Formats: sequence, structure tokens, C-alpha cells
Amino acid sequence: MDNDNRRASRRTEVLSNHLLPRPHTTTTLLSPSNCLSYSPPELSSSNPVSFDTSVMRSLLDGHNLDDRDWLFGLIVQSPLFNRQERGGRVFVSVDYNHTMEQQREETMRRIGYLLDRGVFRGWLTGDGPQEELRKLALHEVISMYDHSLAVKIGVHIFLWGGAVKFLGTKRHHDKWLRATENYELKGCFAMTELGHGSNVRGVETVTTYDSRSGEFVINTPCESAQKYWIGGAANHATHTIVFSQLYINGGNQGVHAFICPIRDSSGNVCPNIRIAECGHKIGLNGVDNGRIWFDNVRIPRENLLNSVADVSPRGEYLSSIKNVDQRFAAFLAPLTSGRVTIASSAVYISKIGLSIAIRYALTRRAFSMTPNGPEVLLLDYPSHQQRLLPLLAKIYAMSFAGLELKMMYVNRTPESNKEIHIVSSAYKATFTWNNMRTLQECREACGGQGVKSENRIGPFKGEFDVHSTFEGDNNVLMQQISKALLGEYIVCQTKKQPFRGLGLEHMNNPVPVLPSQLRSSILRSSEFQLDLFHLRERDLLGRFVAEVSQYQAQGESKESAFNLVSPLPCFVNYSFIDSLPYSLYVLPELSSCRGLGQSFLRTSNTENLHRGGVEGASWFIEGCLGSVEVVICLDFCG
Ligand SMILES: Cc1cc2nc3c(=O)[nH]c(=O)nc-3n(C[C@H](O)[C@H](O)[C@H](O)COP(=O)(O)OP(=O)(O)OC[C@H]3O[C@@H](n4cnc5c(N)ncnc54)[C@H](O)[C@@H]3O)c2cc1C
Repeated sequence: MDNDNRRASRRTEVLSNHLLPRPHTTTTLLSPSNCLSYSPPELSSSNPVSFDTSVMRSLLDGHNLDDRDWLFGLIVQSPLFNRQERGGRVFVSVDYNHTMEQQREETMRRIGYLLDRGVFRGWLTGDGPQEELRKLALHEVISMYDHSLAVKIGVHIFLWGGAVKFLGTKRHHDKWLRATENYELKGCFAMTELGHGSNVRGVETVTTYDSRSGEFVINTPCESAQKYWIGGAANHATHTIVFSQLYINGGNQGVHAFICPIRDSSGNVCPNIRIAECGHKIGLNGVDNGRIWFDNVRIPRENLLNSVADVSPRGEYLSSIKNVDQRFAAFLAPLTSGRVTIASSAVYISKIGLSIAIRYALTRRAFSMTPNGPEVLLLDYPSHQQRLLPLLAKIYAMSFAGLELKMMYVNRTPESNKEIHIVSSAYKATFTWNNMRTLQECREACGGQGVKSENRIGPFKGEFDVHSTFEGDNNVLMQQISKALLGEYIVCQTKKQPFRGLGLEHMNNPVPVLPSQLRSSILRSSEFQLDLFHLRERDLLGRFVAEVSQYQAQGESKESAFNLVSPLPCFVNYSFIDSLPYSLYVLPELSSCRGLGQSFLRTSNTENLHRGGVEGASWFIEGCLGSVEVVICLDFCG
């Protein structure tokens, strides 16, 4: 046989080995192993939880528990949410195999299901803290299940609906709010342009007024003015809020918001509107982000959202807010609710990631310490504890802080608006950054299993990454907070008045004196750590003000002096810790772990525990794991 024939014959033999069934010849039989009889803790009959979890839950969720359970119930009942039963338990999770277009249509079907069951009732037409808390609670539940669904609803209700509510007046409320709640139209929110995202004041879309016809004319004058990333625009939205420069008699009155139809009720794009797709994203593919161009589109004069400023039929510009900066700030009001929901949802997602990673670490074993000995639980490795437990402790702190932010928001008054803007920006940035770090650690802590989409942590990284960018880029928000703190500091120092709000009140007290001997017990005490932070903040603020003033003395404007002193004055990260009843908890399941002894809980503000009646429960131990607390504080400190 020549070489060619030998190779052909060899290939045929290999192929037939693959194709023809052969008797299986095993030399060893699988012997029973502990792994095969493994049962995850939630399925085991002996319940390891030694305290009332409902009390813990009511502390953490904080409000509207029945509403949350009702919505969880609706979600698990419907096949639209990929219900699966395993081991007697029901699981729901988005299907990661679907195409972008399938995901977008599923989002709309899920919205229809929730709409029919009254989930959105009162979200825009209801008023008062109770209605708002119900809305926030239900939105949190939705975001835990499917981020695309939450964002798509958020754009329609919080951004489009919020803009109509906050920037519009009675004529807009009567016409649009109930219709929005009932999804008779689908709204989107076109603020960002290709050329201007964070710098909203720089948007290039132009709107002029035609007094002969009583219409506004909206135009996209150049490619960089195309609206970009607009959630809902690519496939479904019928109306948009357009943010545009308003020119009256040739004079620019700054950015204003208008209602503009972009599709008819059959889904056809309106005349003089062009729409394109933003394409596949690293997450959130159930949301149809799109680009919009306006080619001299005409809308009635009444479509200007006129709570801040109006234009008379004859074309006179009317506004009770004469200060251009204040007028612009008023137009950004709808973004505050978005920041509150993003901050809160980031906390819930970190909780899910940590629950998954910690449960896994309580079941997964790797390496044995003795020959033929049992392998060690991952969570019994000190390094594993140090990776996950500080993150767990931090998320308890953030959970309470997020609750406090929600309470501030729903009980807002005109006087508290500035503080809410600052706190919501700070928490949005801090919690979303923390969420991404937490998810990455959890992903790695689960090893290869963390990569599997079904285990959720991996997809969360893609889904929630955008939290640091939309509704205010985190770095840009941090700069705004720094400016606000700087302004507060300068005003109080110059006018010799006490600090009030923004977490700077500690500066009304004498400068803390640190003990000369730093023993371990002192280092671990929360009083010492707070003193340290207060000193740090005083020092950073003082130095920051001095540097800005130095540049101003050299002729720089306040704005440019501020930018010259940046990079980020990171004291802002800490400024709100005073308002954080930060607590350290470790789940009771961990108490069986070597090295941790008992489960423990420590809080610098026990109010929450007293309220929940948990104090005195057997698992409550005053005391703390010093290193964990230090990590928490340092992280807030930046
Ligand atoms: C998935 C998704 C959905 C979105 N949905 C909507 C929507 O529905 N409607 C809408 O209007 N917009 C939407 N956006 C747009 C979003 O709000 C913007 O992307 C965001 O405001 C940031 O703008 P930008 O992308 O232009 O980034 P830029 O503003 O160009 O920022 C780029 C980088 O520069 C930095 N930077 C910017 N300014 C400064 C400065 N002064 N000093 C130092 N650093 C600076 C930022 O920190 C950032 O890292 C969405 C975006 C995404 C990704």
C-alpha cells in the first residue's frame, strides 16, 4: 500500500470508530462518592437559620413587603418569565440564548403582562410618599429579575413620565400622565446627543418658534446633534421628550424640553423624523436604544413643557426663573428619581451576587489539609473570607443608606431638593461602582461556575456596567458633589455660620484629637475611626479650598480653578457616612465556619435593630471583626 492509500485507510478507520456504535469497555466502575449525594443547604431539611428571617428581611427591604411578594408571585406564575422548577423550588431567570430582537419583544410582552395586572397603577397619577414607595419597591423587584425590563419601564415612567410630571403643567398632566401609566403611548427621553452626553448644556439640537403658525420647529443641524442612546427609540417609542436649545427672536434661551411624536400608533416613523439603531450592547439588549434626527419637525406650542418657562402665542419668552443656571438645573429634575432607583437597584444586585457566591463558598470544597482528609470549604479559607465578607458587610451599610435615600426622596420638599440631588448623586456613584467591584469578586469566587450565564453573576457584570455612565456619569457626578461641598464650605467659613446638611456638620465641633498611643482596641473603635475621617475631611477640604483660591488669585475663574485642582477630591466619598447607620452583619449560616466563631453583628447605630426587635436575639453579639470594619470605612473614604 502506498502512503496515500495508507492515510486514506487510517482516516476511514478513525471515522468508522466515531460513527459505528461499539460496545463500551470500561475498566473501572464509578464508586459512590460524597459529591454525588451532595445536597445544597437550601434543600437540606435541617434549617441552619437560628433567627427570624422575616425580621431581617423587613429591616433590609424596609417597606412594601406585601407589594413585593405580590409582584414576585406574579413573576413566578407566568411562563413569560422562564419559570423553572428544581428540587421543589421555583426559579425565574431571563433566557440568555435569545437574540437581541427576541429580547426586545420579550420585554414588551412582559410589560403587557404586568400592565394587565395593575402593577403600574398610580406610578404617575398617584401622589404622596406611600404611592412613591410602592412604585420604588415594585421597580426594585423587576430590576432583580430582568434589568432590561426595569430600564425599559424606567425610561417610559421615570424619564418620559417624570419629565411630563415635573417639567409640564396641568395641560400636559391631563393629556399624558394616565395615558402613560396605561401604556396608550410609549415614551422615551432624548437628552444625550452623539456630541454631548455629560455636557447637556452643550446639546446642539435647535428649536425655534414660528408665531405665524403657533408651532415650534425642531431641527438637528449637524451629525453630532443626533440624539444617541435613546432607550425605546429604536423599535417601540411613539413619543419623545426632546432636549433642545430654544431660540426666540434669534436669542438663545438655553436648553428646554419639548414633547414630540416620533411614531404613529401603528409604529410607522413620523414624517421628518429619522431613526436608527444603536446596535448590540454588552448588556441591556432587551432595551432598544436608538438614534433620532429631527428634520425641521413642527410641533404645537403647547408641547413645550412649561413649568419652568413658556413662550406666548406671539412669541414672547416668559420665565419666573431669571437665573440661567437655576433654570437649567430645574430641567434636570426628572433625573433625580432615576438616580435613586439606580442606587437602590445596584445594592440589590450586589446582594444577589454575594448571596450566590457565599452560598457557593459554603458548599464547594477544595484541597484537604491532611492526606485523605475531607476537603476544606472555600469559606473556611481566611483569604476567601477576606474577599467576600467585607463586601457583605458593606452592602448591609449601603442597603440602609439606600433606604434612607428613598425616604429623603419620597418626603422631599423644595428646601430639601438640593441636598437630595447631592446625596442621590453620591450614592448612585458609590453604590454602582461598588456593585461592579462586588460582582467581579463574586464571579471569581465562584471559579468556573461564575462564568456560566445561568448562575447570573457574569451577565450582571454586562447588564449593570452602564449604571456608572447613564443618568449622570459617576465621575462627573462626583465633581458636582465636590463643587457643592466646596461651595458650602466657603459660604459657611466666609459668613462664619454653622454647617448644615451635606454631612459636614461634624466641622461645627472642635477638631478631634487623636490619642498618642494607638493600641489595637483604639484602632478598632468606631469613635477613633470617625475621628480619623473627620480629620481627613477637614484636611482635604481645607487644602482643596486653599488650592482653588490660589488659582483664583492668579486670575482663573472659579470653574477653571476647580478643574485645575481636580483630580477628584475624594473626600466626597466619605462626606455622607454620618448619615449611614453602617452595620456589620454576617449571615448566621457562616457561624459554622472555622475561624469566624459565632455569627456576629455590629452596628454603630442600633436604631434599626431596636425597631426590628432583633436586639437580644441569640445571634446578636456586640463586637466586631476589626479588619472588616476598617475595610468598610476605608472604602467609603476613597
Ligand atoms: C445603555 C445606555 C442607555 C442610555 N439611555 C439614554 C436615554 O434613554 N436617554 C438619554 O438621553 N441618554 C441615554 N444614555 C446616554 C447617557 O446618559 C450618556 O452616555 C452619559 O450621560 C455619558 O455621556 P457620554 O456617553 O457622551 O460620555 P462623555 O460625557 O463623553 O464622557 C466620557 C468620559 O469622559 C469623562 N468626562 C466627561 N466630562 C468630564 C469632565 N468635565 N471632567 C473629567 N472627565 C469628564 C467621563 O467621566 C467619561 O469617563 C444612555 C447610555 C447608555 C450607554
